[in-house]
Amino acid sequence: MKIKVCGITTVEQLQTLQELGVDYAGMIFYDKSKRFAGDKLEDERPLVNALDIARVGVFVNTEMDVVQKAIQDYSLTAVQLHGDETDAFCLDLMDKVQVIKVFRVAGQKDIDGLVAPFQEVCHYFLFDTDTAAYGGSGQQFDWRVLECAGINKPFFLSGGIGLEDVEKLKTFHHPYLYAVDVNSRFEIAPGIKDMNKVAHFIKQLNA
Ligand SMILES: O=C(O)c1ccccc1NCC(=O)[C@H](O)[C@H](O)COP(=O)(O)O
Repeated sequence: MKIKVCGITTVEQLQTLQELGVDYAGMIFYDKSKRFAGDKLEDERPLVNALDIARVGVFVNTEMDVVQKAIQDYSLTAVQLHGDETDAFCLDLMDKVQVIKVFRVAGQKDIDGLVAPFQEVCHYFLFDTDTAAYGGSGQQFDWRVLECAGINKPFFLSGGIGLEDVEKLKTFHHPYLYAVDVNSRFEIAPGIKDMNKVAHFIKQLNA
């Protein structure tokens, strides 16, 4: 299973994730997030772009030109669309970058209905817990709703996943589970991860 660590705001932490073998690093370009990376990494772009780790830009209802500029500026591997972006918006990006469309799960069972319009216009799905802040809540949803759905695209599992969830992750089997996405439960402070905890998570997950 691939691993994404989201909400990174320093070059040093990006470097450490790369050294730890993390597959994806998420940088949040949503200025209402306490993990907003735009102002912190702007001057560090040459260093960020020299790294090998796949970089995911996280956006919430951002204008297309702003998303496209960030793709260029930060050599993004993928964009993670966390808001109410349309299928047409996703489609416009598909030939430029990998598109991860987020679905915010709020106890509803109709996952099939949620994902249907995006089936052909993204590379991956990501399932996160629905909250007013859009993401980074530290809250988990009931993963069983995914087992009942007819998902047939690789997806990231997200929302409140912590070190204590390793065993649960190992027993959650879904043919399209592609990656696990972690964030606030690994933080020392907003936007700053406890890298020992991340390392421990990776080790436990691979044990
Ligand atoms: O983390 C944020 O502050 C955030 C704000 C707005 C949209 C998305 C955000 N994070 C995106 C992520 O991919 C998080 O990893 C995901 O929401 C899970 O976070 P957590 O529940 O803290 O593990």
